[in-house]
Amino acid sequence: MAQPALRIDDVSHAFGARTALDRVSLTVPAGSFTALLGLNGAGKTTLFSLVTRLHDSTSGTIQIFDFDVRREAPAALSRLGIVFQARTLDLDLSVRQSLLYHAALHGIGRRLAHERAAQVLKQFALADRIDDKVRNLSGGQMRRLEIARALLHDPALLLLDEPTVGLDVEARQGLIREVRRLVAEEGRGILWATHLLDEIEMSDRLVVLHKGRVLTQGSVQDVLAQTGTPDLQTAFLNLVNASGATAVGQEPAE
Ligand SMILES: Nc1ncnc2c1ncn2[C@@H]1O[C@H](COP(=O)(O)OP(=O)(O)OP(=O)(O)O)[C@@H](O)[C@H]1O
Repeated sequence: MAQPALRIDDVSHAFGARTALDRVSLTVPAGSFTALLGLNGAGKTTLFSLVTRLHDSTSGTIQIFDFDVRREAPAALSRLGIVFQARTLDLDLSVRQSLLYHAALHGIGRRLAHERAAQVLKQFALADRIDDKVRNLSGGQMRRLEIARALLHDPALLLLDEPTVGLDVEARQGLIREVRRLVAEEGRGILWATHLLDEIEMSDRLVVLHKGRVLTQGSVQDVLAQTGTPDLQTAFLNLVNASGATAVGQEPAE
């Protein structure tokens, strides 16, 4: 099998007595759109924090294109772009300043930074806003700017944590279309965390995370076949119900 963009093996994480992730293993094949489907509290954000090393993983391994995020952090993280659920833009900077500052953090030289900034702004239909303050952008434009910023260093793997939250229908559809284009036209691997079933297509790869555990993963077709269900909603509900009441993501009972 080709080298996966992201490979997580047997990773667990707890906040004090609260288990957030329980022996999670998953892969994001290079060049795939992989949906990480889970309800609130499933552990999606915790998983992203471990991949980016905001939290240190205490067990298991995480590899980006075969580079271990703990032992080979620079090589691993240089191949990773991320858009967090909460906005991380400085509202007082201009669009241009936001991108150039971020490019500098990645060690991209000034000339290349200007070139890349122009490219990604064009790609995300923000070229005419380059001199505007971030605070004057709409919610959808801010999200697009965050994705553009995450692509400045040309990562082959992009993680997005519930990126459409708070966007109207049109902005949401436009964003999904743009991200799918990153897969189809640029061959990037995407891990798209969501709790919205209608953001997932039949051709996607799917990982179902529930209360800190991976319940299943594979192509959407595989998951439907495996659960013997005609649609994703029924498949998801069956998987969640069958997972029983073994309560990870909750305080242990006395
Ligand atoms: N810093 C923290 N301290 C304590 N518990 C935490 C912390 N961060 C997350 N948790 C707990 O870990 C579990 C997983 O939370 P996480 O935010 O990763 O889920 P999520 O799938 O991203 O949910 P959401 O869609 O609501 O953002 C939850 O039980 C949550 O309460």
